[in-house]
Amino acid sequence: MPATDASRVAVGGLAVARVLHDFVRDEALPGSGIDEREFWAGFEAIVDDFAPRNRDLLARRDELQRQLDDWHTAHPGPIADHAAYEQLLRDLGYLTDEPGDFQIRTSNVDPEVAVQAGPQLVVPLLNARFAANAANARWGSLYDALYGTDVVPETGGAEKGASYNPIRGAEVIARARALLDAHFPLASGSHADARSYAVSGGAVVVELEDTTTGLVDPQQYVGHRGDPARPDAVLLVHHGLHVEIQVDRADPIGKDDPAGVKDLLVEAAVSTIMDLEDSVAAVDAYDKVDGYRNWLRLMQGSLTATVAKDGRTFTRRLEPDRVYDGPAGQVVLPGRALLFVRQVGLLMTTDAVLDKGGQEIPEGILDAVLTALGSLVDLQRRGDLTNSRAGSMYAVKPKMHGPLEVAFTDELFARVEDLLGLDRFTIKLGIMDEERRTSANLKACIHAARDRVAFINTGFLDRTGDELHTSMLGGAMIRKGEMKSTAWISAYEAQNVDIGLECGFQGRAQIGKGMWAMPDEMAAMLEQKVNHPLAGASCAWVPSPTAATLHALHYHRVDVAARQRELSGGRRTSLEQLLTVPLAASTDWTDEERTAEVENNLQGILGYVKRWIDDGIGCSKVPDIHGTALMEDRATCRISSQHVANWLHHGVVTAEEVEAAFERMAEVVDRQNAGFGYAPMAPAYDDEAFGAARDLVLQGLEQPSGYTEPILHRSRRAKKATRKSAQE
Ligand SMILES: CC(=O)SCCNC(=O)CCNC(=O)[C@H](O)C(C)(C)COP(=O)(O)OP(=O)(O)OC[C@H]1O[C@@H](n2cnc3c(N)ncnc32)[C@H](O)[C@@H]1OP(=O)(O)O
Ligand SMILES: O=CC(=O)O
Ligand SMILES: [Mg+2]
Repeated sequence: MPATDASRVAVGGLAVARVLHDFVRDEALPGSGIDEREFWAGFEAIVDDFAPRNRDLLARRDELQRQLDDWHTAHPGPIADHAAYEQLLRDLGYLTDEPGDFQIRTSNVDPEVAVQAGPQLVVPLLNARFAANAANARWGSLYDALYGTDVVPETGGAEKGASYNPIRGAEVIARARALLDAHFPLASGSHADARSYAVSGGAVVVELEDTTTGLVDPQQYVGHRGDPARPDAVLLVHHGLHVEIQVDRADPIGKDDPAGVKDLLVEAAVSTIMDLEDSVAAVDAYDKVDGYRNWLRLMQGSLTATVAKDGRTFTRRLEPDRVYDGPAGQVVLPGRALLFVRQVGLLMTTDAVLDKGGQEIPEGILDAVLTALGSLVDLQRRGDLTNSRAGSMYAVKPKMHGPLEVAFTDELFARVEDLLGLDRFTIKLGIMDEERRTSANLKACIHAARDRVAFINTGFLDRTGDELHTSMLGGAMIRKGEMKSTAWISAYEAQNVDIGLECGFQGRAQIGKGMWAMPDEMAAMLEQKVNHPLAGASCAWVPSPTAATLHALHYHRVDVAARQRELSGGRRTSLEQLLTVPLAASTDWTDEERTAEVENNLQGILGYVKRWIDDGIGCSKVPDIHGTALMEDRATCRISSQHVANWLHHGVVTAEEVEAAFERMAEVVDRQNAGFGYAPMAPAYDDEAFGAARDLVLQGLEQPSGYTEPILHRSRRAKKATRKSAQE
């Protein structure tokens, strides 16, 4: 095909970045049966039809925001007359009529989505090492998760230390045995006293000191590996999640265990979201292709990554399925999490493809087509491994505002299905309930995708950012840390479950809850995140495989199916509660409180943005002002930047105070990151990252919906261009 210039190829009316064009031709299309010319012609037709609609939807967002800004300017402070406010939202079309009762009709859904409640891991897809790890996180070592985290306190001789500490090890083993006793009780005695595990006549036989026993519920036995009299592994199931008792009397741990148990392998990340959105920094065709290639390889089963750690280097590969001998023959369980891919939202455009007018196309359209193209190998069963046994692709669409945007996505996916020869509704849709207009119209949003919706999920971080931006002009907002206890957030979390159940999600689709954003605070997570299954969620987000392993324990404690049945049959909250704006009742914070709030936000922004712009890292662990490491991504950055912008706009802090705090916090971030290759922001404060962080706050009011992408993309592109020209 003719080249337009060295870096682009003209395909019909499109100018496609060569790196993307070559990826499609050489890696994604071969074997698919799809002709290259037809692919690009179909792609161009989709762009022609959907790009103008995408632009119209964004214009509608802006129009609504302007109207809300006008209203808040005319009615400053808390909403005095809720009925009038609600009527305004209806008149503007912000609130639409709720559809009558209906049930979703999504079909060909894998059990991981339909019935198996468990953790959902999220991972930046551009990082192959993490992505392979995340796919493999379906199974996690409980011993490692307990030993390696703060779940077991480092007191009383149980410190981690430089080498294995048997006191800590004994505590880990005791906790693991207690878990077996709680969820897989023995007819008599305790797993703590087991001398051996065996299988006989299709049942587990546990030898205790002076007797043998079995499981109270023999149905919990699923299978074993090895000689039934001396198995290497005994597989049990509880609440639909498996636990493998691993036995090896030659292992350093197993040799000292009376029953030879070396570990409990727990089924952990039942599903994983491969993220192309808020946890990645993808600003050009090269970045986009890195993501699409990793997705393709995941679907092929061929993704590998070279891992160098602890003085050794090895190749990480995707785990095969797990095979056991069961009472009625072979049992095969998935070795990997069921994978979803999170595409980008409607906002950004990409220069990976220019349309016939020379304009960048909407990035979401490119993601929709290219990730589905990557999934073809799985859907056509050409891969070495299988992702969806039910023959579906799982796509998550973030940041949609209201039912028209959901309908747009549904239609876009249908066109992608036609392009790739897929049956209608092969592509399932996960709806992030993370913008206020979606929460306020959730039932209509679900209705707009009722044949393909596979999850609704409370993305409370973006949702908080949108709460701040939508009502920005209403007044000064409460402090960030107080958001968790507001009326709107409890209404939002409860109604998401209620509406999901009302629309028939149970047994068909996931009802999900948000991220645990303190990656190192595993003891706190173990204590608190049980609230998610208790609230009726069939999955909830975790930031790492270790967190998935520990969060899995919550689904053993809570029978989600039973909990959902209890919660079905009504809504517990009102629209008024959902629409209550979190304005501060009074702004008489002390100087210390104001400074702490602003410094905390700015430290997070700077710590995150610096790595984004300089290193292209889209998700980072950044300490807050108390030293707690927080997961920062674009959604948390949206909250922090919008919060400072709000306080600045309403005069809670002055521009001078913010500028001074920026400089102080830049020094803190520099100290935290000092080391090889790090370019400090202080004392010049003139680098690209510092400028981007300032703009996020100082231009926060003008950012569409308060999103961070436009500024982050602009600055990262500028950084890349500077580096490139320095190399030339
Ligand atoms: C609002 C939202 O949209 S939330 C969704 C977006 N957020 C995410 O996707 C969170 C993803 N998580 C992460 O990126 C990381 O866990 C962070 C940035 C939070 C912490 O990262 P780090 O500081 O590098 O983690 P840490 O040093 O503790 O652990 C690194 C190890 O854990 C693994 N790991 C950490 N997170 C993940 C993950 N999400 N998936 C798979 N593996 C992971 C790495 O592979 C690595 O192990 P390896 O050396 O064997 O490869
Ligand atoms: O995407 C998740 C969120 O909380 O935002
Ligand atoms: Mg989000």
